Amino acid sequence: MQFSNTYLNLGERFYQKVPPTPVKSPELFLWNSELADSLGFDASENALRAKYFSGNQVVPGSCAIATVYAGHQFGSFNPQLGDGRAHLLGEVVDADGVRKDVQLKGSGPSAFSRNGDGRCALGPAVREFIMSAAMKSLGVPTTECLAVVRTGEAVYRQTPQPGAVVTRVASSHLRVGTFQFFAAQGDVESLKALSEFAINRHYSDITEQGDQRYICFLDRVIEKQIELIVSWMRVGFIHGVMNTDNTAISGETIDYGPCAMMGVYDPETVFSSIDRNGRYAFGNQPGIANWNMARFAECLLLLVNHEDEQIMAQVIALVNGFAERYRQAYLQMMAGKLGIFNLSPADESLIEEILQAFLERKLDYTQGFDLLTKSFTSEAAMKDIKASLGTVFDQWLVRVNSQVNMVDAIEARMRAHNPVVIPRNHHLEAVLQASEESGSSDAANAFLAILTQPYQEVSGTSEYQATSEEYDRRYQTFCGT
Ligand SMILES: Nc1ncnc2c1ncn2[C@@H]1O[C@H](COP(=O)(O)OP(=O)(O)OP(=O)(O)O)[C@@H](O)[C@H]1O
Ligand SMILES: [Mg+2]
Repeated sequence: MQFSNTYLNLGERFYQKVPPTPVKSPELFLWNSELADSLGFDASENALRAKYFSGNQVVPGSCAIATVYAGHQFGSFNPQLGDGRAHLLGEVVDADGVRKDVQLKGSGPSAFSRNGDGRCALGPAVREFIMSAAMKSLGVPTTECLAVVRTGEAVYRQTPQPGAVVTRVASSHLRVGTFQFFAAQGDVESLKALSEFAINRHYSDITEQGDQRYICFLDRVIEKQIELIVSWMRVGFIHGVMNTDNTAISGETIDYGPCAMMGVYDPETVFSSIDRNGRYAFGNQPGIANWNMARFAECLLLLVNHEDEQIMAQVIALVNGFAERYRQAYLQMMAGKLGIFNLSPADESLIEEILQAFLERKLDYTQGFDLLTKSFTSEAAMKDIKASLGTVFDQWLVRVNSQVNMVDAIEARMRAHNPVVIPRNHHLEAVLQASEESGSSDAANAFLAILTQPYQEVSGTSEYQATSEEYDRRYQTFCGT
C-alpha cells in the first residue's frame, strides 16, 4: 500500500496534523480482504493489521491529519466542525487507478473534538462496516470499510461499551461542509484551491475555465447526488443524518451513524432518535439533498462573478432544476423495479398507484418487489403479490406484457433493481449485540456473507429475509457519538 497525502498541499488552514491516540490492546475484529487487495495492502498478519488500523503503529508513508469542515446540522449552521474522532492517514491509488482516502474513525481526539472523547464504540463501528459492505453489493455508491479493530478500552456512552476503531476508505472525504467552512469565513482563496482539488480528484474531465468551470462542477455534483439518492430510494435506505457535513462531494454514502432500512413502505419512515420532526424521513431525502445542493451552490457563488446575470441564472437554474432531474431519474429507476423498458408518461400513475397500494396495505418494500420479480416464474409468488396488491397487480401485468421484450429480459431487469435481501434492522441489531456480547465476529461475518450477494438466494439467505414490522415500529437509531 503506497501512501501519499495530496491534501497536505492545501495548507494548514485545511487540517490539523495530529497523530492517533494509541489504544490499550488492539485486536482485529473485521477485515475486508477484497478491499485490502484492491489497495495493495499486503500485511497478512492480523496483529500487524490491528496495530496499523488502530493507530498504534504508523502505516509507512502515511501522515495523520484531522480535516476541518463546517455544516448545517438539522438545518442550523455550525461554522466549526471537523474530524473530531477521525484521522486521515493519506491516499492510496487502488487497482482500478482510483485515488482513495484511508481514514481511521474512533482513533482519538483532535482540535475539532469539542466535548467528544474522540472514540467510537464497537457497535457503531461494526454497523458502518456491515452497512457499507451491504450498500456496495447493492450497487449503491458508498464509502467502504477496510477494518474494525477492537481497542480493549471501554467507551462511555449511556453505559460503558467496548471501543473500536473503524478504517474507512472513500473516494475522498470532501464534504459540502468542507466548502462551507471556507465560504463562511469569506476565504475565497482557500475555496478556490479546494474546488480545484475536488475537480481534479472527482471531475477531472471538466475542461471549462473561468466561471463556467464552477457551473460545470456544481452540475456534476448535483448529478452525483441525484444518482445517490435514487439508489437509496431503490433499496429503501434511510441515511438518518443528511447534514451538509455528511454529504460527500464524490456522491458516495458517508456516515452510517443512525442509518436504517425501511421495511414496510411508508415515505414518512424515520428511525433516528434525534430526528424528532422527521426532517430526514425516507421520502424527504430527495428534497433534503436538493436543499444541501443549494447550500453547496451558495459556496460556489463566492467564486463566480455576481454581476453577471447569466452566470447567476445558470446557478439558480441548476439548483431549481434539481427536483425535475431527480424526478426523471427516480421514474427511470422505478421503471426498472417494475420491469418497464420504455417509460411513458402513463406509467407515472401506475408507479404511484403501486406505491399507494404498498402504503395502504402495509407491504414490505423489499419483499413486495421481490415477489413481483418472482411472479413470472413462481405461481405461489404471483398469487401472494396479487392478493397483496389488489387490482393494480393486473394493471401492472397488462403493462409489462404489452412489451415486446421476452419475459426473461423483464425479469432480469427487475432483478437487477430488486434485491432479495437487505440489512434489515432487527438482524443488524442482533449481529451488533452478538458482536458486543461474545467478542466474536462470527455473527457479523455470517451476515456479511449473505449481504454481499443481495440479488441471489444462496443457502442461508432466507434466514435474513423476514421483515419484522413490530420491531421496526419501536426501532430507534442513535448517532454513534
Ligand atoms: N466521540 C466523538 N468525539 C469527538 N468528536 C466527535 C465524536 N462523535 C462525533 N464527533 C464530531 O461531531 C461532528 C458530527 O458528528 P457525526 O456523527 O456526523 O460524524 P462522525 O460520525 O463522527 O463522522 P463521519 O461524518 O466522518 O462519519 C463531527 O465533527 C464529528 O467529528
Ligand atoms: Mg458525520
